[in-house]
Amino acid sequence: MRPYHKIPIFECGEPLMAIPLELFAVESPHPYEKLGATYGDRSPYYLRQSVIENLIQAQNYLQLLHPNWRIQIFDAYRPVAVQQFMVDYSFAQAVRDRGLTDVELSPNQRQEIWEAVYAIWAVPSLDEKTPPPHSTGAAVDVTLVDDAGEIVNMGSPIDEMSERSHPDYYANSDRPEAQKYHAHRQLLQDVMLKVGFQRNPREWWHFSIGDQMWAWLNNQSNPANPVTARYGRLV
Ligand SMILES: C[C@@H](N)C(=O)N[C@H](C)C(=O)O
Ligand SMILES: [Zn+2]
Repeated sequence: MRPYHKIPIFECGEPLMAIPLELFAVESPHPYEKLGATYGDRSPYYLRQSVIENLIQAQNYLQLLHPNWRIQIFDAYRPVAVQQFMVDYSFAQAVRDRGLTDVELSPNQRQEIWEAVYAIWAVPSLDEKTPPPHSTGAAVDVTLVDDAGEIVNMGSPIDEMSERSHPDYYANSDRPEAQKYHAHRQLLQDVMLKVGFQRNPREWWHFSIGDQMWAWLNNQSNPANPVTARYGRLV
């Protein structure tokens, strides 16, 4: 259970729709499809209708500040089965990265790796009260592309299981490179928050609007006007 799972969900029934990809930059091939994740008759490039509208507004605002820059979509809608696939994949990859195999893991090593996995991945819960954020169609993982079509350097890749994923990891560094990464992360946050998204406090790339995490973050900064979630898990 994460603290945001206490937020009640009142599903509004808004449809899940295809993102107009021609407006954005897109990570292609899709990073999880490339690994074998399957989506049936849906696509990872789907979001709730008004989430798409907000994403378009965020890009419009970005282009006022930086003409011809674009938001790059890494991932959006994610069924719980894909959440499970990615959690299992990330665990297996972390075992390989440590030069180990599953059978030789000690209980402590196993626990340490699961903690690292769940530091960045939501639990693939099928409980309607605790949906993984992307299974609601309200969460999106994004970065920026500049006017030359180059991916803007944020100082760490999306989905890295390390401290570098924390949005403020580079905030207090004296190194000019690090200050640039922090400024890029701040720019991404500024354009997304300007139109109402909230950012996951643990990941510089994850934003949502209308889900439990979004409501919880809103309520942290504005407890006098608490909100609830309007998007639950899609079936
Ligand atoms: C790991 C990253 N792609 C992500 O989406 N993390 C959040 C917390 C999630 O799994 O919903
Ligand atoms: Zn995400």
